[in-house]
Amino acid sequence: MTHTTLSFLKGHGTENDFVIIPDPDNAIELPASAVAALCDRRAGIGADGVLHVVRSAAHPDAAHLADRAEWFMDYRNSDGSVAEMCGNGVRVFARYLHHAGHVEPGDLAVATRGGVKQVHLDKAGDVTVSMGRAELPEGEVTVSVGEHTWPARNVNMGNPHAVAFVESLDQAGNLYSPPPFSPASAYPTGVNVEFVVDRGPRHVAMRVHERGSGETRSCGTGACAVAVAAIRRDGVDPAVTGEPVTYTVDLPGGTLAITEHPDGRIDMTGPAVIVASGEFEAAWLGETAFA
Ligand SMILES: N[C@@H](CCC[C@H](N)C(=O)O)C(=O)O
Repeated sequence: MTHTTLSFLKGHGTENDFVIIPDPDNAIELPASAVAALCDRRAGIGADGVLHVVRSAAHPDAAHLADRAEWFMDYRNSDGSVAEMCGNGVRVFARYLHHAGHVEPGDLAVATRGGVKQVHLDKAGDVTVSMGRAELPEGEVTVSVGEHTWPARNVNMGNPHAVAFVESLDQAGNLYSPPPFSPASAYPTGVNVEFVVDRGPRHVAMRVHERGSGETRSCGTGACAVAVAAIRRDGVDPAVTGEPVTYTVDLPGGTLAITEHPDGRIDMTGPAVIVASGEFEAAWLGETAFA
């Protein structure tokens, strides 16, 4: 009897953790059930999501980006759902590409379902991702926890966010289930919800309930959405002042620096770490593990 094994690595960015599946030729089928099994913290390896590492040319969702970015981050939430972008994931993905010898430190491009992201990778230090521009759809949005309902800012960072400024992060409660939002039409595919308090000038702290993953200890796109909402609230929009502005965003798993430039581009800087590598039986993922 032969045992086919698959390689994996484990990494995190400000404790938003990922199972990394290297698969340059896109030969591994990852149905939602397989992703959920990998991310299960008791019966699997355990993570907030999966970073499936595929050559852009080999994946139907990224082949059109292959001339701009060799590698595609096929990101999945821990429930197996597909998301457009994962900010912490891009930093960890870039760290993995260097760890595996695919890229040198410096500037590189990563293809995502939210477009090509430019990354600057220090050999051992932080990783900076050019996250693109935020969209701020018009319209009133609210989010609720228990008896509390707050107005929220609708911010799209490639994926959807609702940012609510609260008096205390404890008001978000246990976040075991997705906070209800209104109107339903604001987020037809669900939403990541951020709860934010002030820590000082241009310094905030947040908790997040992520669509498809539950409460996580960090969310990179969420931190960008929070910074954008805080910048508008504080009246320091770089498009108006002509000056870039940087906000420090504390999360349960660490700290990210978010800079918005006068042309609306947003940079996110933070750590990215590979912590382990190993192998598992392909059969464990089921008979559909190979495409
Ligand atoms: N943790 C990520 C966001 C992952 C995707 C999100 N759950 C969604 O469904 O949009 C980040 O660091 O940005």
